[in-house]
Amino acid sequence: IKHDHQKQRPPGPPAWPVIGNLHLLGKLPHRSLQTLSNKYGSIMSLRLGQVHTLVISSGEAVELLLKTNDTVFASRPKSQASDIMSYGSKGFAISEYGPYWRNMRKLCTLHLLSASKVESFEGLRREELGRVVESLERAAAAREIVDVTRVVTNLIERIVYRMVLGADKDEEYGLKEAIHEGLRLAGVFNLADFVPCLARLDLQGHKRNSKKQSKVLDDVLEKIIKEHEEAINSNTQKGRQEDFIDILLSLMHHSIDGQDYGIDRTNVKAILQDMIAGSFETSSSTVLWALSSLLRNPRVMKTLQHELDTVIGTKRMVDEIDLSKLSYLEMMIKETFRLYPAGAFIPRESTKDVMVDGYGYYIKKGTRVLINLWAIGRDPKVWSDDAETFCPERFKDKDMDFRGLEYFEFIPFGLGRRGCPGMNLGLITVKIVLAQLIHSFNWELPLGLSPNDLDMSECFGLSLPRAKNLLAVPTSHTI
Ligand code: HEM
Repeated sequence: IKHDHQKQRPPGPPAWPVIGNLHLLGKLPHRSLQTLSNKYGSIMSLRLGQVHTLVISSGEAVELLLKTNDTVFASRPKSQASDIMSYGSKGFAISEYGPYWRNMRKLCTLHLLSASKVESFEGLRREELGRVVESLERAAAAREIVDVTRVVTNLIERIVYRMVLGADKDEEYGLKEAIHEGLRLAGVFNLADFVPCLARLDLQGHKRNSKKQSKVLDDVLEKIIKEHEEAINSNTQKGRQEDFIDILLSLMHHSIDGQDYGIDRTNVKAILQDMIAGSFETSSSTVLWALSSLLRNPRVMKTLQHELDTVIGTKRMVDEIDLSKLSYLEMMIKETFRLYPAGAFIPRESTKDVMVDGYGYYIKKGTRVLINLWAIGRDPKVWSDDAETFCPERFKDKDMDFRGLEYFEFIPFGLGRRGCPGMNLGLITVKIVLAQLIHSFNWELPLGLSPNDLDMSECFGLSLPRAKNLLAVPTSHTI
């Protein structure tokens, strides 16, 4: 039994009645919380509305808290929007830690996201990328200004939709809009998540919107699943590549390798949503931040293009098998993740009371934990005074992998048992798209804009995308 004086909560700013510290978050909470952490420390307590929250802002603090307490911090906070839109947390990305989550996650890692499955979609990625290169060739010939944000977002969207749902149904069913709106609602600030007694009043109308959106999304997914079922029943699906729906439907009806996951149609739809939500914005915003950083740093662009020319030559497309030989590309992508994480925070929740060794801090069960990836990547104690400078070479002599196994200051895919299950898929997609776009084209900013003028501001949501679309002018480089 611990005495109260030993149960010390980590330091943090004084909280107001009802709203607690909510007023301190501002429009870009990762930045506001970074500033506050400089004052209160890299393990900081906040009260967001009525929710006790811990903000973690250094690799050292991540190690201290999560290395030995992985299971204690392995849950996720619920949110009204994602609860409504994912059929009461029927997927696994936001479900609470426990047997249900474990079962769903195992299903996905084994049957959807395994190395061999990821590899099996290589042709699809190549085909979609080839199409984009062709249309950019036309733009290059005409010296057009290209809306790179639109091009990259569409490309990743098509890759993801074809892999997850099969044929590209976005136009026909309004899938794109439904997903975009769903992701927006899942990332929006909702007072009801922090002041639960106000939830019933739905002051911001988010509950109503989420319910409406959940119905729209469900209708679209139902239509696409029914088409798959009809094709399976009439045996007309033969000859086309199995997508995630086919795999999930087969798991719904059979046990495979003695494992029966016990999933129903609702699980299938929730998993599909998780796969789309997990892969789409994360990959496209990473590619766009990388391209923006290259345009801002012509030296880095040149070095990367030189590596591509040396390894690939100038006469063919990049193959996925080439990727392991592109070490500068890898460092450049690491540097992109350091400065522009796919989401500003990793959200977790504690599953029991715990004492933090070394500090004597006491953290209660149900505490929300926000790991501020954005602040961790810019910590001058780790990344030195030039932490804000984009310099891939800083990874040269560090054997930091992407998984944060040893280095807790670089964890772009999170860590431990709750870490990202789509890492391989995400990395391959980001790498092949970037490698091909830089190998095929020279990129310049539109006339009159110098590298230092390029706007690098971000906006906050479920992910952390560029605030403004990236515009650039391609000219042919190879082939
Ligand atoms: C550039 C690409 C990506 C990045 C940077 C990224 C990053 C992350 C991060 C930081 C987390 C939280 C991990 C934690 O709590 O420790 C996460 C979780 C997750 N990611 Fe990714 N991700 C990417 C791509 C993908 C892809 C392609 C998929 C699936 C198709 C995916 C599916 C998921 C899922 C389902 C979770 C929740 C896992 C759980 O709660 O058990 N991600 N991702």
